[in-house]
Amino acid sequence: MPSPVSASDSIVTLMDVAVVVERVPVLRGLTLGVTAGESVGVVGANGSGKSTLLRVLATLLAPVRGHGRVLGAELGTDESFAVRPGIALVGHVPSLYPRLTLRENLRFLARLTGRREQAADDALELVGLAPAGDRRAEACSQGMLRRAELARVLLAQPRLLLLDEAHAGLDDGSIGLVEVVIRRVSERGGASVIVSHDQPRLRDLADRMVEIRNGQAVPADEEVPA
Ligand SMILES: Nc1ncnc2c1ncn2[C@@H]1O[C@H](COP(=O)(O)OP(=O)(O)OP(=O)(O)O)[C@@H](O)[C@H]1O
Repeated sequence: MPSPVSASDSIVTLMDVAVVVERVPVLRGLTLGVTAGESVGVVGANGSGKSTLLRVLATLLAPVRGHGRVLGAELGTDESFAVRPGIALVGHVPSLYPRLTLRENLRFLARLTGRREQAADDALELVGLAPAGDRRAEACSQGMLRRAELARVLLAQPRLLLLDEAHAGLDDGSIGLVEVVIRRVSERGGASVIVSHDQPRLRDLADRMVEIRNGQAVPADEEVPA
């Protein structure tokens, strides 16, 4: 039997949220709750609004209707600034400084977040990038950059992890890293929202699945065609 959920377990609460991008309504009355320890997989057709949802959860895009809270902060208010350090968005755009090496990037982040440099080196090691630590980010392959982003998440220890195209650019040997990172976030009382077009893998990773359809989130109990 699931344990009772208290208000403090709530990581995300979106109620009837509408979002407009460049004057086009993308999310139209979307309701979604995510609690501590959960990982939620998000599927939907191209252009349905999956990345838009992640940007809302990252507090980068405010709803025009409805209301929502992320890590306790009400969306669309200044409260968002305070919770952003607890949110990690791994999206289409790499967040690393191109001219810095992978190790310099990670160590810089460690310093910013009050962690020891050793924690940065450990994170690089865990994602298998220690041998490439002296390589500039701009000289890394897409898959390496993706692994470096996962190292960044391990280092940042977010309470809310947002993974867009979770499996993009990762070879079979690296896919397991995504699971490791998600598990770490859950174990620390956080939660993950994961977008992927690789539905079978996503179903293995996620505790439950939702589909974005007509701008709303509906349970995705059965596989939907890509
Ligand atoms: N910067 C933008 N300017 C104009 N329209 C945008 C912009 N970003 C997103 N959109 C539109 O918003 C809608 C939702 O886009 P979004 O990227 O959230 O979809 P998605 O479900 O993630 O798609 P995909 O599966 O193709 O990655 C699409 O119709 C897209 O064209």
